[in-house]
Amino acid sequence: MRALVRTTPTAEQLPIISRNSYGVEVICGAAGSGKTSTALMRLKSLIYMCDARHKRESIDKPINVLVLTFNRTLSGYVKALVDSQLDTDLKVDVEISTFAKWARRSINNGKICPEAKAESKIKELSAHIIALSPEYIVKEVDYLLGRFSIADIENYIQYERTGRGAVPRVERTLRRELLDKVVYPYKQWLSEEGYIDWNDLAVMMSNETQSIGYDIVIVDEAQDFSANQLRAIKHHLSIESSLTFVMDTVQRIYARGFTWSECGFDVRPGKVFQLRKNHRNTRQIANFAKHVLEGIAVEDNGALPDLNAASKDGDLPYIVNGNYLQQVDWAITFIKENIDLSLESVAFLKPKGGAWFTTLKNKLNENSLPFVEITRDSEWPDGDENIALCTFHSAKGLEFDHVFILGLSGENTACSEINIDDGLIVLQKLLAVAVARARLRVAIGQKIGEESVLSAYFTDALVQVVNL
Ligand SMILES: Nc1ncnc2c1ncn2[C@@H]1O[C@H](COP(=O)(O)OP(=O)(O)OP(=O)(O)O)[C@@H](O)[C@H]1O
Repeated sequence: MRALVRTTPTAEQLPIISRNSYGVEVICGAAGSGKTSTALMRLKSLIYMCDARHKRESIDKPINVLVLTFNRTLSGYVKALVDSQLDTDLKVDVEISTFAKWARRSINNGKICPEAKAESKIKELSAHIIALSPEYIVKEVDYLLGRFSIADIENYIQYERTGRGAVPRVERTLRRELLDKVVYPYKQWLSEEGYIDWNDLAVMMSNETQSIGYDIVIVDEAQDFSANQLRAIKHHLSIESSLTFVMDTVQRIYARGFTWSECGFDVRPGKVFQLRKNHRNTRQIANFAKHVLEGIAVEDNGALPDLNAASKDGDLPYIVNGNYLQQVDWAITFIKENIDLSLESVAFLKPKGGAWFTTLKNKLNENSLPFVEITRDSEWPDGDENIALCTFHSAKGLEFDHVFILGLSGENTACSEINIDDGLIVLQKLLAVAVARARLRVAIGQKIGEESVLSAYFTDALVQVVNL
């Protein structure tokens, strides 16, 4: 499957790519605006800048580069572009990794608590708090432990809950209850069981390790990193270093939120670069993705997709109504009749993984259509396979020519009423992220009577409906 490649920089990308400076910079823009490509294409000039300084100051060590991506699939996806930036004559050490893998290399003494176990403990402790659902409390705890270290966790009481929705309201008294009845007992339980969790790992990466001293760091999909992870990255920079955050807060799908200053970064307006063109989607896809995001407040460092930013036209997104088997048959026939799999890629994306893919896999096998499964832990496939199966979460940052989202339903996009605001926003963002993966075509399948809450955004004028 095609990975991210070098392109000819546009007028808006060129000044960023050729800019040589130390300090923190942020590249933002809507999905498909070329943020990741731009950040990686500037690696070469940053490496030359560091090399010149090393020579000037007689520093005899390799230039230390770290590229952090959101998941392992994305590491493989960006690798070719990173490699193309390296000059074999220079001594450069490059590490492309996820935060977890990178941190585990330095901190390997703590036993990580399995996520399901931590979640069930938090839910058990949440039983006394009736104002919020246990699922919501799990996300809130992850949010606050990602944002604050245990030493300053009391700040949670008065800080604005940046990055969280307005409903349900989480007032001070409720926050006090969350800390006293859930967070502190949870931390106590972790230590009694001899565990650390992923948030502890980030904190330990700042407090318990010597700085590795990176000269250049690029953090892709930075909107989904936690404040504690960003502090850890800061700790490992060398004194003169270049750090680039690639982000779009509109695509934030985890319970995250922070201000630059609380993470210790001085990001001035002149250091934030906004890309406006859309290099990936057709106008029809960009317009639909924007519509799916209707009503969402755009925070700093975020941008909505924009049909005027795209330059090519294509089919209107398909809304395919029928039972699931009919949707799958329709998609397979569509692929056979319209798509040259030796040249074009296809992704089947779903809100949830595992058994949700079983029928589809059987049908693809029956039709001799080879596919690869891209999960959170898998590598980007570098073979000739051109059909990928993955969840919306795992598709972040990736792109495909054709995207099929079959079996979208109320069941796999459930959103409990009390949390409707927060839950719905995340669902809207997830669907928009999934839709915006498509270069040429998008099709969404649903069964009438079992539609997702998201079907409210499938406005007739923006889609073409196929009734099976
Ligand atoms: N200057 C350019 N000319 C042509 N294509 C480009 C250019 N810059 C980027 N692209 C292409 O645009 C697509 C999107 O690029 P990229 O993944 O870097 O965008 P992004 O903003 O990081 O997207 P997302 O937020 O969805 O992850 C890729 O196919 C990339 O090769």
